[in-house]
Amino acid sequence: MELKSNHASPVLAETAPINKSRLGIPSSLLPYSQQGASFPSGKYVSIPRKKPGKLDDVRSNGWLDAMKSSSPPRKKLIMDFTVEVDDAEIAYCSWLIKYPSALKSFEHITNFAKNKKIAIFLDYDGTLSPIVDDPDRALMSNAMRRAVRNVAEYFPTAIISGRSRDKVFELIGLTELYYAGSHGMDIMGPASTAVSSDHPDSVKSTVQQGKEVNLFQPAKEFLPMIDEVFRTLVENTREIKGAKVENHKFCASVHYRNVDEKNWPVIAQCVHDILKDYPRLRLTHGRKVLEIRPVINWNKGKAVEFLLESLGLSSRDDVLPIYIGDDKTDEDAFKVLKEGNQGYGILVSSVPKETNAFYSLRDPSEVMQFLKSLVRWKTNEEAN
Ligand SMILES: O=P(O)(O)OC[C@H]1O[C@H](O[C@H]2O[C@H](CO)[C@@H](O)[C@H](O)[C@H]2O)[C@H](O)[C@@H](O)[C@@H]1O
Repeated sequence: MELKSNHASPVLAETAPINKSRLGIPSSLLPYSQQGASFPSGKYVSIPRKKPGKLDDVRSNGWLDAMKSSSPPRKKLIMDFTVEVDDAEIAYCSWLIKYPSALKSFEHITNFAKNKKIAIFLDYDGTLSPIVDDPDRALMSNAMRRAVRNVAEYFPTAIISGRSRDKVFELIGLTELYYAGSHGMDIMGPASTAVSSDHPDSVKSTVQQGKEVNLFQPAKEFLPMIDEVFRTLVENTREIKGAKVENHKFCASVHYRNVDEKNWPVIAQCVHDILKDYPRLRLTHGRKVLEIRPVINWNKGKAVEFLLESLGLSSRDDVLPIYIGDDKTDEDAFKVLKEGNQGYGILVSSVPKETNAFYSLRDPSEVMQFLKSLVRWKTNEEAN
């Protein structure tokens, strides 16, 4: 992967140029941290309150089907039907044959890791914290925080999240990690590296703790556009009960987990209409969330490659990257590891899913066990 300053920007060349007149507002006036809030309309700009377009659009293009299948049903719901639980368990067990438990395969993993340098990549929601109804309450337990801190003592460890980098740092609060927010479009990596300093999308920075870091933001030019889209979405979904819009700086999320299913087409149509107005943005699906992001050739997989290179760990036979995540957006990272025959992707899921991961873990508590086992193994290794 080319990452030096003479390399092309990840912004795809074939996309239309930004219509600057649409952006209008100086971005300094528009803080991006209005997460989940309704924006007081008309303060800086008056947002046209659009009626959603034809709901047929989202029905015919498969959006609604994707929305329905975007997160497994809660255990609580299926527990009422004993037969379904059994069926689900049987299906899960046969899926485990294809994607074995990383805990049960731990010896195999560590045998392969002998004499290798392990690098750990962790997603946040659904991996380090359980999925909950309110994204603002997706808190990580102290036990999990300890497990992550311990793992980072022995292995370089990075968080790669769809949330904004600031938000995910606020939730985790460990300064010893590297952080990539906005699905890898906002990376805070090590400063002392070959790739980082001379890349056009990179800047050296000193963070609060006095540490020198390198910030890599390949979608910088989209900042005002995402801000504008966020405000419009807040406005246009204001009357849909349960809808929540988050601004993740380089991408925006529209949550429908708490929206009555009969209103999902309305949510989908709002997002669909926005994308019609912004051809340089695209949609990805997360767990009961529609995510709007720039059409650039950058994702969590690219972020893993970038961080490995930044850490001086790429193209080396003695490096074993391990990426743990639960979401569709983590598949880009699993794919990079799989295609490069380079490390292990571990999918966190309690239901069968098609994936590019190699192993699986059932839920965040198993993630924690896995991280603890890695530390135990490493300390034993060092002692022998
Ligand atoms: O890449 P991640 O760190 O996994 O972030 C992905 C999205 O996570 C959050 O939403 C998800 O978790 C919420 C809290 O458990 C849940 O309520 C929501 O339904 C899930 O989609 C976050 O709020 C999103 O913005 C992230 O993109």
